[in-house]
Amino acid sequence: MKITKIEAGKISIPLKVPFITALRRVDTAEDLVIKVHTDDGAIGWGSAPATVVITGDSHASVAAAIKEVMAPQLIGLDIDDREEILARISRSMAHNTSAKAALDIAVHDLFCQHYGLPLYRFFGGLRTRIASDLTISLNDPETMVRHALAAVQRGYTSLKIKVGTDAALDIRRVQAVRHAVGPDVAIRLDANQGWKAKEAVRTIRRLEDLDLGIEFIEQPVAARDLDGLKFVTDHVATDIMADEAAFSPYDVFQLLSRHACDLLNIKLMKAGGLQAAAQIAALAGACGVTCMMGCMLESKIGITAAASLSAGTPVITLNDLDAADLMAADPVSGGIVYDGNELCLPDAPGLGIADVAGWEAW
Ligand SMILES: C[C@H](N)C(=O)N[C@@H](CCC(=O)O)C(=O)O
Ligand SMILES: [Mg+2]
Repeated sequence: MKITKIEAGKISIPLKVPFITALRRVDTAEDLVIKVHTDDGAIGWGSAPATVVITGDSHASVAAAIKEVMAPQLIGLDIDDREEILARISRSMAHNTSAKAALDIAVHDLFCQHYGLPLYRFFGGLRTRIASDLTISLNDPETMVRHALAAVQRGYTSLKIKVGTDAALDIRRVQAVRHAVGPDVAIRLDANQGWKAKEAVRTIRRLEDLDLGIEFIEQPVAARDLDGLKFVTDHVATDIMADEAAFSPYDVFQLLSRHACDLLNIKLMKAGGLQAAAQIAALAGACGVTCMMGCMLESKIGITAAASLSAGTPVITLNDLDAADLMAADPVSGGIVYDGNELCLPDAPGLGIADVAGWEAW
């Protein structure tokens, strides 16, 4: 089962409502979808969204990295030599984690198709369904309340509230949502690097004084500010999760050895794929640190890959895998199925993806 051709194409998917964080606003999701062909006619699917403000990767840079640098090193390799293929992807160039992730996902898809194994079983097959939160984008408090109530109505029991623009307004946003949804819905916050360290401590302590029942807070300060992240972690009672500060296994080693965070958000697009993400989970597990499987604003291809790893990995007990459920259409046939607040893992081999509507070579 040798790799013969690698193609890239782009898909656009409308969102139910604009996705707004402290870092960016997106009105239509776009995903670079890659197909890795083999000499026996199989296709491995992979994908990567452009998140220039987080990974530095655009669709053009992902496509160029794959076509010009990575693909030439993979053509002709046998999919059974998985470790060699993944090592070549990882060593091919510095950074470019989204391009690496797209290829790594497709290689895992092909390997599991070859052995008739659903991807979540490859990773341990612990669970067949996993629960996710749903993200409430940054808006005025009234709009966020409306979106939060709609999410609860759809069966979500955990909401990830985006904050990080203006600390005083952020507190009003969280107060309004908590007041509207009541005490039984879990609320976690994501500041997407929006606060300064001391401002974060003041804001989080205020949220604690108001007894708003916040489960944890993601990435309060700038990604590069590890001392600031540790300062916040050390000075509040609420658990702090590293997101943009935690890309590679090495980043995670730095964070954990300094005790700079309480929790980790693992994403395929930051780690560079499933293999590195699994290494991060193993590192966290060894240190007794709980992980969340997160995602970028990406289609069901990446979400199915991430959910498969999460479903098989005991240390990943939290999930923020809502991206494809934030979209108003689903061009991907197969893969996970959203059922209320849960994702059901496919039992077909690999990712279980049959086709992607609207895919055009790019
Ligand atoms: C989509 C997911 N719930 C999420 O919020 N992911 C990111 C931001 C992703 C993006 O900007 O595409 C996060 O910061 O956790
Ligand atoms: Mg985040």
